[in-house]
Amino acid sequence: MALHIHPSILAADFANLERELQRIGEADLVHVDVMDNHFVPNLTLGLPVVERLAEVSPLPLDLHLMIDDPDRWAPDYAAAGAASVTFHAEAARDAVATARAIRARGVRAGLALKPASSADQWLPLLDEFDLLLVMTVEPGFGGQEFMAETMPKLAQLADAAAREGRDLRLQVDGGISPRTIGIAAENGANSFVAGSSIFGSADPGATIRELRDAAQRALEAAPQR
Ligand SMILES: O=C(CO)[C@H](O)[C@H](O)COP(=O)(O)O
Ligand SMILES: [Co+2]
Repeated sequence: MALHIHPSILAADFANLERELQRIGEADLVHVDVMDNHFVPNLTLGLPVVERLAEVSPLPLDLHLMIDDPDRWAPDYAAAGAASVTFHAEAARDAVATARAIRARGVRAGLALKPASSADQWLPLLDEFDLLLVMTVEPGFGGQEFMAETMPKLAQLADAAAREGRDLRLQVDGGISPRTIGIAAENGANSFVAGSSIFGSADPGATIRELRDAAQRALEAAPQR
């Protein structure tokens, strides 16, 4: 599976989102964090903004829903023009039905796990999802320290996907920088969200290249799964 770099616009200038999107043309998808001040103690943006971003973005949208009641809302976000919609296992009443509703709209379905959430119950259900997101910080805020203690869970998911021959996107989100991306790639990640390291850079394109190269080098040095 190719490596994908997803800049998170949580770290962008919210007054100039269309202009900010022009700075990350070398990325693969743009990561959009939707927060409701209930599931996480922070509030960002909602459906109307996502719909406009989908219209103006040169890159496909990767939505990360940090909201209560994703069963109700995820299908509407899928219909808003996103390429993938990821919701949290901890918030969903019926994660499989919600993933199926997202896929029914021709959109990739992702399941996110907070740092303390186990992957065990999802291992027999990997076929129901296109993407698994292992949070590498507590969701809610950008600019936090990468939590290396989440790596065994990532490796567990990567091993299960390899055993099943699944082409699963395994995403990490939080504290990803040229310093930390290698350990995530070694443990099986192939999709990397980075907010502050990309938008905080004077040259976001160069940082995207640096992230991609560091992930590729770590992957090549790691034993094959
Ligand atoms: O989902 C998120 C926070 O809940 C963000 O996507 C994430 O924090 C990215 O920001 P940074 O790279 O600065 O950690
Ligand atoms: Co995110």
